[in-house]
Amino acid sequence: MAAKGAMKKKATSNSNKTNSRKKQKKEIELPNPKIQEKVVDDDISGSDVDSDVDDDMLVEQHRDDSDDSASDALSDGDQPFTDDFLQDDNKSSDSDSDSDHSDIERKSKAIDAKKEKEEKEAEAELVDNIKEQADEVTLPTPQELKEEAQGPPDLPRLQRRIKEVVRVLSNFKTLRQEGASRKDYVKQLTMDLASYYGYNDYLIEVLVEMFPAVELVELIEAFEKPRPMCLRTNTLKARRRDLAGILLNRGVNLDPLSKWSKVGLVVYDSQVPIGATPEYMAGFYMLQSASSFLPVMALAPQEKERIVDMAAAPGGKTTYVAALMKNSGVIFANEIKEKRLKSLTANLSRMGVTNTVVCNYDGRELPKVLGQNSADRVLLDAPCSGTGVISKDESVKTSKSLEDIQSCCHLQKELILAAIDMVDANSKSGGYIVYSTCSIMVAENEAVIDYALKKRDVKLVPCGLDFGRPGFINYREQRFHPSLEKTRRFYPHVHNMDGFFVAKFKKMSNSKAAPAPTTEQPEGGDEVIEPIDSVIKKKAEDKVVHHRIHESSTKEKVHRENGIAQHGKAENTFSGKKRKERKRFSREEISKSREEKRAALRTAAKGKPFSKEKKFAKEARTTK
Ligand SMILES: C[S@@+](CC[C@H](N)C(=O)[O-])C[C@H]1O[C@@H](n2cnc3c(N)ncnc32)[C@H](O)[C@@H]1O
Repeated sequence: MAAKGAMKKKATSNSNKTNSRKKQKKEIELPNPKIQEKVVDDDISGSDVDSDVDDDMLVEQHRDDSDDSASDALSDGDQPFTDDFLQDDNKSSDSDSDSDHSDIERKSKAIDAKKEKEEKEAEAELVDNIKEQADEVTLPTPQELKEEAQGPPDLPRLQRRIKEVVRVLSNFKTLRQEGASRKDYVKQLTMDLASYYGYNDYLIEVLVEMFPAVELVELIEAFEKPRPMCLRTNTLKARRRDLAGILLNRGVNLDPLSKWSKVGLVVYDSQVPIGATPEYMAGFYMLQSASSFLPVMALAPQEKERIVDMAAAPGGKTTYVAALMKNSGVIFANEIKEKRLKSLTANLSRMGVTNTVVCNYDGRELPKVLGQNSADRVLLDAPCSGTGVISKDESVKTSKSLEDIQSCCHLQKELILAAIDMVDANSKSGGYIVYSTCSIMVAENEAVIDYALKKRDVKLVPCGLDFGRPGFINYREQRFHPSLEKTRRFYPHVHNMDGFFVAKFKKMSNSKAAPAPTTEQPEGGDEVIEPIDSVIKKKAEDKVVHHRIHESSTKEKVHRENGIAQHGKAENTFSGKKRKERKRFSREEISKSREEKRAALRTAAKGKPFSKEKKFAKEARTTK
């Protein structure tokens, strides 16, 4: 109650901050009404010590804020009409004393004529606006582009063109310039985004391939702004409402983070350095981005378990795991970089963590050091390209290349296998692995998870996070396991947090082999299953189609999400033709064919062992 009182008092006394706070709150609660997603309590609420009182406070303050803005809007909208009405009234009452009937009629006609004139003008303006909107957006000629390239970037012009090209791409049929293809517009957009926002060609091309134009600009814009500063209450030492009360009294303007966390607080502004308060020093909280709560919530550690945090420094997630375990059981917090061990141990000691052993190994070696099948749960918060945290580190825009991503995903694949090998499938309480990155690249996320599904006896389970977008199942020419839908992606423009990826596996057996593929029909369809030979043939044909698309588009990448009309047509026609020719097989025939194929593959594999180098080269190729 004391905290609640303090919070309210602060809200009234701090009126000068109310406006900026309202603005920020809007961003946090309503990132984008079109794509705002449902958030619910996390599945580990039982482990948190806080009560719902804090959330009530948030609701109360929100209600206040929305009431304000609603009444503001009302008065803004009503006032001019009232004034006009009174003015007319006054004028007519002035002249009323000596007016006769015809005078009134004349005035009335004049008013009618004025009204009619105004309506005509408004209509003409509307037509002009529509015409202007519908005007085709012409792309610059090669000569104009050459001239542009000679001077410094004309930022207002680039900004205008980005806006216009996005508008065309969103309504291509109506707005495109005659003779210009979607590819031409995408090419222009890619160039302009790279110059305006300062991305290298590689990264901007990947982003252009991943998102439709409108959303891409929203994402890139979101990367330009910092995310809200968050802190996590250390429940080993404090309760959130007590901490909130103390910090409010110090002049920290804050609120509960969101409904899905009972330990998070969002800080709007502060009169004191938030990383140097006595409460921070005493380990009452950790400064942590909202997204970094998520892998630990997905891991859902239980008391008395044996848990490995494979890449732990500076310990944001380890200390959260320890708090959820109430300092029971044991955590092995590993970090390869010796220098980073300092921050890890400092945080563990500041936060009062006593159940953790700090290790300094390459994570790939850990199964040998800690033992195979020895842990209840493993968290792999993997080293990555950081493409989800551009707002924190702008250098990512220019420093990441295809080679960097390839070397990241190569390491990630080795680490995920080590993570799985450490978990005991027979653990009574666990048997889970959580993989996370602060990257939005498919090669570092879905491709790594798909690889693990093929190499070990694991299956994906829901992350227990009821928000976030499902991971990709199809991405360009790549086809991932349908269960990838259980993984979660988080984006700054959608969730107002850093770009992040989370996946949770359950280990099904301690065997190191992947499970034999089942002959069962894939979920969700009555479609006839093709015999494996024809599937392989069809995949090969698809590849040919994609290859042709790339050839015909010179070096340019194809923007698939926007569904390029010409290319889409070509693909459909192609597969449509094939479908007519395809023979339908019975289930028995299909199973038999699959079994024969598998037997043939097994025989071939026995005869030809893969060298390690060849295997890695193959992996690198498949993740491109
Ligand atoms: C994303 S950060 C971890 C952040 C940490 N989990 C937290 O929440 O504070 C990834 C860490 O992995 C470490 N790392 C890189 N390669 C590694 C490897 N082969 N084995 C173990 N750790 C590694 C990096 O030094 C870095 O500290």
